[in-house]
Amino acid sequence: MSVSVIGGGAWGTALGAMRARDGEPVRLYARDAESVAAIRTTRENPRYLPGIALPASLEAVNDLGLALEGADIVLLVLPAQALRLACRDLKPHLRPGAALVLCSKGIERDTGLFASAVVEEELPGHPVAVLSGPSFASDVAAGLPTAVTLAASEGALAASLAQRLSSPAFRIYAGDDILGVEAGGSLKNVLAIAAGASAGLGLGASALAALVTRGFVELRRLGEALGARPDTLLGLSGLGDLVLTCSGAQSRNFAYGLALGRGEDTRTLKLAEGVYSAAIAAQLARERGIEAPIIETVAAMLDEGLPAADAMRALLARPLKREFD
Ligand SMILES: NC(=O)C1=CN([C@@H]2O[C@H](COP(=O)(O)OP(=O)(O)OC[C@H]3O[C@@H](n4cnc5c(N)ncnc54)[C@H](O)[C@@H]3O)[C@@H](O)[C@H]2O)C=CC1
Ligand SMILES: O=C(CO)COP(=O)(O)O
Repeated sequence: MSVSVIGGGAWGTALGAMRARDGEPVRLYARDAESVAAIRTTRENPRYLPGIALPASLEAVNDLGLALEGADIVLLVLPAQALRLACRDLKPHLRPGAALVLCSKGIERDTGLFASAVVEEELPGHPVAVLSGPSFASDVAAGLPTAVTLAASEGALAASLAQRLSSPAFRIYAGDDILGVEAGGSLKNVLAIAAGASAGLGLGASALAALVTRGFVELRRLGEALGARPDTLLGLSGLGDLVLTCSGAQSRNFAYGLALGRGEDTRTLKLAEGVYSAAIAAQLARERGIEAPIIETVAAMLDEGLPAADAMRALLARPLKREFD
């Protein structure tokens, strides 16, 4: 079964490189012709993954038809807000029955939908799986080890995709809680912005640990209200990825929060999915009567220009209460 990757950014390139490392032919579609040319000539993706040598069997292409020719497994590795339109471009080129593995970690702003629901609307009839968990693109592309989750509604599909896409350094655990995996992967990005802001304000390691822990309470409450299973949120795509993404500036979401905390310009920073998911996550929580003060605070920093120092002060000024009410 041949594998193609759609999306030539950091994560698409890393996943393509991971699969191609042992000589397996993998096609990587990048819409940016310059990245394709650079990968072909230098075996590097200097714009998105500088300094990492890419395997010769990773073939970068700029043509969707060519990228998808004969592909039985298609990894969609795109920003969440770009996914719907990209699906429309892919549709005429997809092989009937090709399995789609969704790798975005975000919520569509205008609809409140996670990637699987967007793809179900745009590309009905294809088997769908979601892949998420603690995995920085630069680590995976360099062959450093990690473990992630792949969920599909049918257990057999999840198991076969996990088997097919795993490598010795990229261990994929199979599951069937698509929504849980998507909720964990999306909400951790919003919380990492808060963690970065705390670090940027110099509030210290104790504050960071407290914030991440209380953030995890929000991730679980909202995740479960959206239909996630509790175990999934305690797993690689929930707790696991939250820990990674809140651990330092290698995370683009943490780096974004860090800049907010330091009062620095955020306009030139790389993609931080939490920026686009925060307001809709806060809205989903409000609609379900879920208390999510950290997610609300991130949304207020991003969309209302609330200064990071005021945001953290407001969180600290919340009334005291029992820990698990
Ligand atoms: N970078 C990482 O370490 C990881 C990223 N992810 C997730 O993967 C998704 C993609 O992230 P990255 O690749 O890191 O972002 P990136 O910003 O490095 O690259 C995004 C890529 O998508 C392409 N793109 C955007 N709109 C497109 C469209 N309509 N059609 C075709 N291509 C389009 C861009 O040209 C670019 O190549 C995000 O949801 C992110 O949260 C998940 C795990 C790890
Ligand atoms: O999802 C990721 C790690 O699992 C990547 O996080 P950032 O997008 O914050 O860099």
